[in-house]
Amino acid sequence: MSQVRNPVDVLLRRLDAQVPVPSYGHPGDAGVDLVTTEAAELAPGERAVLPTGVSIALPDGYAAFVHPRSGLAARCGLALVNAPGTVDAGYRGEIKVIVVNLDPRESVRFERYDRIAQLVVQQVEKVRFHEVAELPGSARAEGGFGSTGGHAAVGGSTGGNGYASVGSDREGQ
Ligand SMILES: O=c1ccn([C@H]2C[C@H](O)[C@@H](COP(=O)(O)OP(=O)(O)OP(=O)(O)O)O2)c(=O)[nH]1
Ligand SMILES: [Mg+2]
Repeated sequence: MSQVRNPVDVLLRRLDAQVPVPSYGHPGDAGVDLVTTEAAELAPGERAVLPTGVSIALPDGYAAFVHPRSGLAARCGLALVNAPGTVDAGYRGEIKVIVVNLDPRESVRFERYDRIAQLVVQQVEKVRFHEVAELPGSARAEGGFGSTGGHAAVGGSTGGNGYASVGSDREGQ
């Protein structure tokens, strides 16, 4: 049985009257799209900090995360340099989106009010750190960076052929 939770109220200020109040495209969506209020053209490899025309006041205990839009990533190679960007509950400034064009050949152009990213609001825990001399043991222990199997062989340091290979990370797919 599905349960519908009440939405969390978030105050929003529009810094540009033409910017739409963000809303979910579909009932189950996690993110609301953000637009740019500035037209921009990014050459391959170029980045820009784009204004969205909105600022928000999140309740304490929440944060908003600026995520890429998959369609722009797949079609244009557009990425966010700091993905996901973190908007703190106490931040009252304009939300900005730090985009980079990862396409090696094509420029990407945005018109004013194009949707360039999406904002996901989430509850976040506050923690207290307790310093200790030794941490409790675990099954993973200190294994990381591919310790569970094959890992990418990258040209150069590993004497590879210049291509990254996912190797046995493909196993089981
Ligand atoms: O994609 C982003 C990421 C951050 N911010 C805003 C909201 C966030 O609360 C503030 C600071 O972000 P962050 O802590 O990631 O940046 P910083 O370089 O550590 O800056 P600061 O020293 O102000 O914390 O910048 C954005 O508008 N967009
Ligand atoms: Mg910070």
